[in-house]
Parts: sequence; structure tokens; C-alpha cells
Amino acid sequence: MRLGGEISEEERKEEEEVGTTAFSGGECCGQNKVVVGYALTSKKKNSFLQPKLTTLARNKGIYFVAIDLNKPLLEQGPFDIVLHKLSGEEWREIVEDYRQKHPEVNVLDPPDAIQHLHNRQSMLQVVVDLNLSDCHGKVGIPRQLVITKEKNPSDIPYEVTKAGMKLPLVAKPLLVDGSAKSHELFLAYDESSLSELEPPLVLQEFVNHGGILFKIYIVGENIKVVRRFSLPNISKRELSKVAGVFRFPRVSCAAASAEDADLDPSIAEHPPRPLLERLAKELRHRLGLCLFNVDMIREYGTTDVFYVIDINYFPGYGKMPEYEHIFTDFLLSLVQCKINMKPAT
Ligand SMILES: Nc1ncnc2c1ncn2[C@@H]1O[C@H](COP(=O)(O)OP(=O)(O)OP(=O)(O)O)[C@@H](O)[C@H]1O
Ligand SMILES: O=P(O)(O)O[C@H]1[C@H](OP(=O)(O)O)[C@@H](OP(=O)(O)O)[C@@H](O)[C@@H](O)[C@@H]1OP(=O)(O)O
Ligand SMILES: [Mg+2]
Ligand SMILES: [Mg+2]
Repeated sequence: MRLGGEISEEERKEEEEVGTTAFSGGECCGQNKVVVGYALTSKKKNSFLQPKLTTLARNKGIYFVAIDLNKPLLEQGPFDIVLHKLSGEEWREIVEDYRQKHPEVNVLDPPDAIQHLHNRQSMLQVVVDLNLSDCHGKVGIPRQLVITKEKNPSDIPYEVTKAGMKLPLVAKPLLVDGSAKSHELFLAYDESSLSELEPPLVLQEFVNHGGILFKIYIVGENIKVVRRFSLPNISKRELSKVAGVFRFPRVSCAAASAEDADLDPSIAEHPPRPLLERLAKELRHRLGLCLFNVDMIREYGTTDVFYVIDINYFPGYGKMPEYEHIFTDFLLSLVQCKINMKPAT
């Protein structure tokens, strides 16, 4: 916890912008003050730093301060916690350097750990390694094949046949770098059309799941599940009649949740809580991350066969119910944990 931390004029302005009021000194209404430096894109800042979050945070003594990207990070602060989601190697090095020079600051999360989620192959490999086959259900990943950038697109149909992959396939850019392009996904109904795609790619077997997906938001030890609309089932009949590759929209990212829709209970029922707790705990430890979400689907016609299809770093928490309470409590718990760990003097 920062005692007597100073906040610069620019940071003060920024705080006013996001609805927090800065003051010098380390205490607020008898509470210690927690300073959270943040480096987020303006889109993320707008969706995450909503007034309902910043107001509640201020009441709990938490102050969000914008990191000035035009100034060295090492000259800014002092911070208790740093929250960040920006792309690029340069930023990664800046944060890594800052972490080494300021081990007392909780940097959420370490850049190397985040990097794991920037590749759709390494992202899901942790789920495979977990081998969660008997914990109130089975959790795996869809069968997938990586097509590296050296591969000639005209060879993709052969590679797919050789690997014995079953159609239809979802084609996803291998790298996730925060760009719109890295979210450009295609559904492929026949093998020969696959040569229209541009490597590097991950080709994933499409798993019928009744058009509903579960977004499992993780904030430290907290788990919140929301239901979202997803792609509908593809029947054998449809598959036999259709050919080609089709781009599809970011259907499950829409803010509209499927929470209140009138759905078949066998499709809509949330995955069992013990399974989610085990999955979240294992992923937190194996990935070394606190802030992420997992997209999970239930194989259509089953009660307990689940697939993880995507893991995202620092997702759209603004769409998670009660995120302002969960997030502020989490930030306070981090600082409290540090205080408890300090040796008594
Ligand atoms: N293997 C699959 N089987 C069935 N549907 C899938 C599969 N993979 C992806 N989808 C559908 O496509 C959507 C987008 O896929 P995915 O989540 O992997 O992409 P993304 O660009 O990383 O999305 P996000 O916006 O969540 O980061 C999913 O939410 C789901 O509706
Ligand atoms: O924009 P939204 O609020 O929807 O958040 C999305 C987020 O975009 P942002 O980080 O630019 O905000 C995406 O990050 P990048 O992969 O593009 O880095 C990804 O994490 C999505 O899964 C999030 O949607 P959600 O899964 O939570 O529905
Ligand atoms: Mg997704
Ligand atoms: Mg994703």
C-alpha cells in the first residue's frame, strides 16, 4: 500500500477524466490509498474504466492513474499495481524492465505469461496438458492443425486430409495481436476451398454445441460465467450441400447475453461449478495469469463433454456482471496480501 504517494498534474487530469479525484497523501477517509497505474487502449479504457467502477473504487480508496506512454515508465508512479493491455514488443520490454526494477509493484500480468495467449496453439496446449477428464465432466480442445506461414496455401487441402481432420473446419489466424485481423475467422465446408486461406493459421474442427457458448471470466480467484450466442449447429445435410470458405462475424463478442433467452436447458445449463473451479485454478497457475477469460462449449447431445476454444487476456470485463465489485475487491486483496507478507519490524 502506498503511503504518501505523489500524483502528477497530468495523472490528476486523467483521473478527473475517468471519474477519480486525486489528492496527495496516503490516506483517504481513514483508509490507505491504493494507486493503480494503467496502460490500456482507448477502447479498453472506455469499456473497463466505467464510472460505476471508478466511483466504487474511489470509495474503497483505489485510484486509477493513466500511464503516460510518452514518458519513461520508470519515471512514473509510484504505483501499487500496474494494469496493462497494449500490443508490441517494445511495450513488453518496457514492462519487463519495470517489473525487474520494481519487484514491490504488482504488475498484472507478466508480459511473458500474456505472450502465451498470443498464439492460438500455445494458448490451448495448457488445456491439453491439464488432462481434465474426470472432474464432473471432461474438458478438452477441438482437434486442430497448425498451418505455418511457410506453407503454400495450395498444400492446405492435402495437409488436412493427411491429418484426418473432419469437416467443417474453423480457420483462425495463428497469432492474436489485438488487431481486428487476428479475429477474422472463416468456416470451411470443403477441403479444396481451404487453399483460399492465408497462413499462418490454426484449423480447428467445428464442434456442434447448440449455438450457445460459455464465457468464463476469471479475476484472480473469482469466476463468473455468462452465456452468449454462438454459431448454430451444422448438420451433415448442410455440410453435403455447401462448399466454400465463409467469413463469419464476432457473434459471441456481442454485449447481448443469452442469459435470459428461452433455451433448451440441456444446452443452456452452465458447466458444473467444481469443473470450472478446477479448470480456472489450474489455468491460473499454469499460465501465471490473473486476468483472462475462457470460451467453452458443450458438445451437442452430451451433458458433460466440454471444449475450450479460446482464452483471452484482459477480456471485456465491462460485460461481466458485478465486475466493479469483483475487480475492486480483487485489487484490495492484492495489496492486503502484500502487507500480510511483510515481515514485522
Ligand atoms: N471449434 C469450434 N467449434 C465451434 N464453434 C467455434 C469453434 N471455434 C470458434 N467457434 C465460434 O467462433 C467464435 C470465435 O472463435 P474464437 O473465440 O476462437 O475467436 P476469437 O477471435 O479469439 O474471439 P474473441 O473475440 O472471444 O477473442 C466462438 O465464440 C464460437 O462462436
Ligand atoms: O472489446 P471487448 O470488450 O468485447 O473485449 C474483447 C477484447 O477486446 P479489447 O481488449 O480490445 O477490449 C479482445 O481482446 P483482443 O484479443 O482483441 O486483444 C478479446 O479478449 C475478446 O475476447 C474480448 O471480448 P469478450 O471475450 O470479453 O467478450
Ligand atoms: Mg473467443
Ligand atoms: Mg480470442
